[in-house]
Amino acid sequence: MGVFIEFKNVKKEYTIGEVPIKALNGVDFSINKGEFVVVLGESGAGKSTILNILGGMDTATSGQVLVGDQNISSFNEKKLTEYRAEKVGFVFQFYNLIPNLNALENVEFASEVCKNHLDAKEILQKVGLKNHLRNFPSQLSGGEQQRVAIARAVAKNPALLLCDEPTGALDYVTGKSVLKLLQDLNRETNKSVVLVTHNSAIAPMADKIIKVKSGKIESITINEQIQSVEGIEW
Ligand SMILES: Nc1ncnc2c1ncn2[C@@H]1O[C@H](COP(=O)(O)OP(=O)(O)OP(=O)(O)O)[C@@H](O)[C@H]1O
Repeated sequence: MGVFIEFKNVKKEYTIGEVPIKALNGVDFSINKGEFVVVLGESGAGKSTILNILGGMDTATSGQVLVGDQNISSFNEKKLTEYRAEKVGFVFQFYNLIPNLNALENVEFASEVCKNHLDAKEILQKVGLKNHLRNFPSQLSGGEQQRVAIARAVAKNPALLLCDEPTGALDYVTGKSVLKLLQDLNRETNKSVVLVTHNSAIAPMADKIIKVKSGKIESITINEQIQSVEGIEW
């Protein structure tokens, strides 16, 4: 597996009033193509900052972010917008579906602008929602809404799937089924998945575990005994 993503000495500083906050203070890691990576850390450790920079939603103060053959840290706003639209699928804790579009329309709306997009109906079927295509978000359970959000991200056929606490708002069983879906999609499509969480029990499903603490990498572990989601409990 070749290296697909590299963070090289990435720093992110926010200044509020007089006090600079070092959200990331020299972060280095790499992610291979097709790897399932869990980024772990306590609240405020810098996990979302990493994900947002990787997804082109935020920019680093210094350092390099390489994705494929591109140095996204050198991108201007226009190139970052293209990168976000074409290369990255996002899954958030609170789904972020458009309330007045049904499930199918939510997926189509996000994906049809992308060059290599997949068929929205097929993907919704794959995530177990073939009987809910015309339901609006308010007519779906939390788990179903998250499945629509995952379908929306996957239908773009992005190089990279980024998930920020995707099970944070779900009950235990539903959360596990969403994780299983992400693991299955990762294995079937060989797309890199980066999942941010504070829940260390999720780590055994990952190929690689990146622990973040106070804006720095605490450890990077290659998981020799990857577990299927069914075998994980918390
Ligand atoms: N827009 C911002 N302005 C100022 N400080 C920020 C901003 N975004 C994040 N921070 C700070 O940067 C640090 C890292 O935040 P980040 O959101 O990456 O943490 P996290 O590990 O994702 O936490 P959580 O699990 O609570 O979401 C925190 O100290 C946070 O307060």
